[in-house]
Amino acid sequence: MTLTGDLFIAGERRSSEQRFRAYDPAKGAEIEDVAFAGASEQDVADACAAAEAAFLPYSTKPLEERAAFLEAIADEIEALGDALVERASRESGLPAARITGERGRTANQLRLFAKEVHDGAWQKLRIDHADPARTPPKPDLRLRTVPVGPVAVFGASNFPLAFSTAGGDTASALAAGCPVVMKGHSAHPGTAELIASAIARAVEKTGMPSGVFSLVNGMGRHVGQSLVADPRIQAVGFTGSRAGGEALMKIAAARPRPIPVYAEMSAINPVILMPEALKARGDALAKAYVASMAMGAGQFCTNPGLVLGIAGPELDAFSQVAAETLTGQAAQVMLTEGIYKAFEEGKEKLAASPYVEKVAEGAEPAGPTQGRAALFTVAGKDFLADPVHLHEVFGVSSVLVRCADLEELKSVLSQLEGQLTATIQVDEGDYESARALMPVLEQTVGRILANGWPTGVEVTHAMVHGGPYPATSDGRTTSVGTLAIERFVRPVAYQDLPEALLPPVLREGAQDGVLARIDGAWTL
Ligand SMILES: NC(=O)C1=CN([C@@H]2O[C@H](COP(=O)(O)OP(=O)(O)OC[C@H]3O[C@@H](n4cnc5c(N)ncnc54)[C@H](O)[C@@H]3O)[C@@H](O)[C@H]2O)C=CC1
Ligand SMILES: O=C(O)CCC(=O)C(=O)O
Repeated sequence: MTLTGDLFIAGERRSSEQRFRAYDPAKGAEIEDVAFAGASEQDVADACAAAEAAFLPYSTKPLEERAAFLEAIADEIEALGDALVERASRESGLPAARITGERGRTANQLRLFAKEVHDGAWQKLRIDHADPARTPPKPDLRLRTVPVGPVAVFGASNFPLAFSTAGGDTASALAAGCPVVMKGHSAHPGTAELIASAIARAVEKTGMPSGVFSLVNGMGRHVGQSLVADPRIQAVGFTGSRAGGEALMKIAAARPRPIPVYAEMSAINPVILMPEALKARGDALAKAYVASMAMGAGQFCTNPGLVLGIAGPELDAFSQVAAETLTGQAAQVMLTEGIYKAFEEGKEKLAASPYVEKVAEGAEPAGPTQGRAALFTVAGKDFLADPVHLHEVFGVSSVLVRCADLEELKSVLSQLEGQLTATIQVDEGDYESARALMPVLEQTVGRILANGWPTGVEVTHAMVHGGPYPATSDGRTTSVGTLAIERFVRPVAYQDLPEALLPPVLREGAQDGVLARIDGAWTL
């Protein structure tokens, strides 16, 4: 498919005076083949108006049609074939194999949400029958969730497919019955155009209203700002920097009618090396740690940016093996020049801390935009002395914290900011002391893992990809997994409504096959 560089406003391709080019980070040069349209305020307003017009027609379609639409998007993405993989790889510097895996994850995610739509439990059906004989009489109450309205989604730079145009936020919003206006990430506009064309074909084939999806691109901040400020937008999904997420939260809160922003922002994802596990398999843990840290050039929000252990010969040996493994790591192409520069600055700030020592560095860069891996260390007692130790350094960089004892380790953990994940490397002999860490981990993170590595989020029903601030703006929810649909619905109670005015799913006896709570009892 030939790229045109156009925006997609409600299924129509639209050009614009403002143009920008995609960038090939591996070559350190712009991609010359096509110039991409930047959206004007009018384009953003038109996309939002179309989303509003599509809201009722889309959200009232039968659930099986909504599910078929999500499945059609997955099919159309797969039908894009190698052109999608080539373009996304070129625009992100990520290897084709990684992009191919991400494409599979994206399609499976859409299909999982299609099943979730069918399943219907997200409607949270509840019926409390009336009791006119009670004093005072008890009314008839029925509850279900309804979609919130048009959703603005910001594509992530680090996952051009799974967290972008048809990624988790889009899939969960569409599954909830909400039209989506997508702000594509300027790092991969060609990839966004290919995916938007696949969505447009799915819209046409399944007879959805055209305003159910629009794509607006743009280099500056004005596109995102106008989008979040638009009164027709009712919620925001975002994955990116803390500064970006916080800026959008401020805009959303300052609106005459504020709206929720679900921003996934920054994390350093602590890994705890319990003493028995460290003794038994320190070398293997050190190698696996560096592999997790280096995955995707360290550009995962789940990257293990912090590892904590008890100081002693076992931790020294771990540090040495990690240092040796990291020293051999080739520098990897990063996503954008901006992200590469932020990585260099982040490492410089860490190295400048008087408490921090650089343990090892990866191989020197051999081309443009290549990030050089780095491992640092700091004593537990000094960790909290400088806030720079707490900041996410997005790239292959991590800090090893040498704690005097488990008490100090627990104290460091309890003072961390909110995190997406915490990982515990644990053997049976550690269980008792590990149990004492659980309450602090539960208070701090969205996902606790044992004997694994945090990078690579499984898309399932029981996943939480979230966590207390600033990992996300709202720790009560998740951006990955089927629970993500709950961000885009809200409950409505119907009191004493005549049957003819009730939504069909709340009429008497109409809940067959859908999880419901009737007079307090769960039924299926
Ligand atoms: N923890 C995580 O999941 C991730 C963190 N990052 C961090 O973000 C840094 C920059 O990477 P980007 O992906 O470009 O993130 P970013 O936050 O700068 O941009 C993400 C999106 O938000 C928009 N945006 C940002 N600030 C805005 C503002 N003030 N007003 C309106 N729109 C705004 C951008 O136009 C873009 O579409 C990285 O160096 C890294 O530190 C990036 C990706 C994922
Ligand atoms: O670890 C993953 O699979 C993806 C998480 C991530 O990097 C993100 O949410 O931006």
